[in-house]
Amino acid sequence: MIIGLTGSIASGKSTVSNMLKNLGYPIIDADVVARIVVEKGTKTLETIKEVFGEEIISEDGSLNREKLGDIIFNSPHKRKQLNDIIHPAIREEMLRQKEELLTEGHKTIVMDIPLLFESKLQSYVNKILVVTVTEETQLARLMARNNFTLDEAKARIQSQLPLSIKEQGADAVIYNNGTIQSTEEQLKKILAIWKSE
Ligand SMILES: CC(C)(COP(=O)(O)OP(=O)(O)OC[C@H]1O[C@@H](n2cnc3c(N)ncnc32)[C@H](O)[C@@H]1O)[C@@H](O)C(=O)NCCC(=O)NCCS
Ligand SMILES: Nc1ncnc2c1ncn2[C@@H]1O[C@H](COP(=O)(O)OP(=O)(O)OP(=O)(O)O)[C@@H](O)[C@H]1O
Repeated sequence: MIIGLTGSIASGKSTVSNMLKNLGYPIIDADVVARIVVEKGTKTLETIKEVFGEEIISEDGSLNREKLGDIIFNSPHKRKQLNDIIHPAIREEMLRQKEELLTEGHKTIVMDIPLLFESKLQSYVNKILVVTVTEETQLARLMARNNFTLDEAKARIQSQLPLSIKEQGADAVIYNNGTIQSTEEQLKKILAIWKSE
């Protein structure tokens, strides 16, 4: 079974992903893969530099993530330009990791993909698990975690589909407004049901 774990920025995907990891499931994390494919010396980083200019490269030659983030979360056009460059590379590496884990004999694999719905990757997974929170909680947690202003946080939230839409496309939803313990209990119930099917 391939579980697609998704939600929106700061809704709690990494929190749930860590719980799944502790339960022994192998995780493929799109955000981690997104960093691997733009490491120094990659073709993808070279293309990003050509399109966005030298200013998004740090002195040590690596990607200046903060600068690129400021650009793409404030311009749908620039965001699409970046997505068109980087998403094929992310997809390829995620599929490679999935095949590797299957070859190693893993029966259940978790793919943590923030943009599962936006990138229409539903068919890559068997079960979709959406981690959701209210808009107020999402905004408050994002501002606290990243030290963002209200505008910075809103720009990031608005660059993704609303959580209400994602909930409708889920096989199961975890409501992460409460305690970590409540989230873990919901997760374990969902896994028990899926395993018994
Ligand atoms: C713009 C970048 C350099 C900013 O880096 P930064 O370290 O600040 O953020 P990080 O990579 O940790 O992403 C944080 C969250 O932002 C959201 N996010 C990232 N990229 C996008 C995007 N293109 N569109 C909408 N939301 C996005 C996701 O919820 C993600 O979990 C980086 O996010 C990036 O390379 N984005 C493009 C790749 C991508 O789409 N990643 C999302 C997973 S596929
Ligand atoms: N149930 C909870 N109670 C209190 N704080 C929480 C809870 N769940 C998550 N958080 C906090 O909220 C923030 C966002 O959670 P997390 O990093 O798991 O979200 P995410 O969906 O993985 O975000 P991103 O898309 O940016 O990677 C973190 O600072 C985390 O510690």
